Amino acid sequence: LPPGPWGLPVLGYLPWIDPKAPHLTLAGLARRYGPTFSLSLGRVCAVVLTDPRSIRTLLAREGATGRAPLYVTHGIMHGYGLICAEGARWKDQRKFVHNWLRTIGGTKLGTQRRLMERLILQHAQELVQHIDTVLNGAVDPLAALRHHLGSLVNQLVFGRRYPREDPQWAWLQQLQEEGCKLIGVAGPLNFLPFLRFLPTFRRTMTFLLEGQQQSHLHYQALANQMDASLPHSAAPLPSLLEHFLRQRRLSPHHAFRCDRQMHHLLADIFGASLDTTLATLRWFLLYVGLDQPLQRRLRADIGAAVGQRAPSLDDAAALPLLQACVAETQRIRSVLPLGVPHGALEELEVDGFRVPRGSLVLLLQWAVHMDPARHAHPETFEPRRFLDAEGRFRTGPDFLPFQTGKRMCVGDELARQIMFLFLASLLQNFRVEVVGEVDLEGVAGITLSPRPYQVVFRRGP
Ligand code: HEM
Repeated sequence: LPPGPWGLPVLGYLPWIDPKAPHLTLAGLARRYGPTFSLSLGRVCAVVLTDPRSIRTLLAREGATGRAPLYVTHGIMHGYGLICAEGARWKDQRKFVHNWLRTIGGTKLGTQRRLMERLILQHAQELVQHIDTVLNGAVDPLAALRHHLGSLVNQLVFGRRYPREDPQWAWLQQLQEEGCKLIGVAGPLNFLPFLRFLPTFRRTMTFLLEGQQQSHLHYQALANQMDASLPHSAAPLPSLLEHFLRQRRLSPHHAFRCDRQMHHLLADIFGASLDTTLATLRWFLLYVGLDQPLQRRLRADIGAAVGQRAPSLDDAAALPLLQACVAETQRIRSVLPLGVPHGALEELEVDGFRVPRGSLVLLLQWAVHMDPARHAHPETFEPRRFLDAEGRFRTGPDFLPFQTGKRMCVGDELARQIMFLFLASLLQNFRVEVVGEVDLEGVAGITLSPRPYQVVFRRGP
């Protein structure tokens, strides 16, 4: 096994992991034990990788495509959906989602890229209109971002959207937000399932399971409604729900097209799209809002390349600094600082060490992105590190926000499209100033998100 710290019987190293910042505890261990180390988390053997070369080598292996044996996620998902699926189900669902994304223009070569661009822009423009109603006053941008990004994601996943004050939408947002806080990769319940008998953990599990049950009932009602109207209508950009129902009509006995699979898949894609992009946009506004000279330059670039018309995905090449700021945001505050852990389906080998079958494999993005040997002055927000000598945007092998290999994020291109068009639209219209105290450490849950902060949006230069 790779070297690593000793732990207590039953608990392993869990008592020493900072629940508020597990990425910092693990990055500290990498400094002590080397770039590949192991530790026990409860009874689970965890192998932690912090060298991007080792990460790439291991994640290219079929035997590393399993998911980690985590009690909370496995206990809730039971291997359904895509994110926690393994084996034949995972392969089928991954292909299914990839095909859907290609059909709707959410991939690099998607046929409907223009339609997707128009859909994203429509939601970005509504966000701009919303912000116009709170100009010149201090506001937390969270609620507006969550509503408008959430509307886009609702449209993509369910083919419907909700008015801002809709009680059902408020309930779905609350479930999502609370759930994200409660499901952390390094949470003790993941490794010590007996903790569910203690009141605090029992409340967590009850909240998660009841939330899941109620949201699945809601999805089923949406599916029934849509199924009834399928023969009469076909959306130009079919939602994931519509795509699923149509495919199911073509092969009704397919093993992975049952209702339960559909509920989990819808929840996975909704959550994977919204939490990550939302946290990234919030970090971006915080860092760029703190650096006015950088923001002036960004806004001047957008003014020159886009002028008054709506931004387009084709503008990306003319806006390398904006792309670099998005990448720098993803580097300096990895929204998934522990990555999404994998599970070893068979015994594997990495850097000359053994990775036993069934172990949890942690790809510690935080350590890769904050390593001073790979990114000079890692705590400084310096987007120009992603520009080459000619000023073109480029990323290198030490940048892995979407992980890599066979299970790499399937929505990476869609995420880039959304973030680019939302941010270009915002900065084209507004100057953003951060006001009051800020905390740049963030809060770790399923994602690392900023603590609440306030900005003032202003029109004009
Ligand atoms: C800034 C935004 C995003 C970030 C940083 C991000 C990051 C990641 C990471 C690190 C993984 C784990 C890959 C692995 O296990 O090796 C992942 C998986 C995944 N992402 Fe994303 N993601 C983002 C946006 C999206 C979007 C917009 C979608 C919508 C389709 C999406 C869908 C998924 C899915 C379904 C998986 C599981 C893939 C699998 O298990 O095969 N993500 N993402």
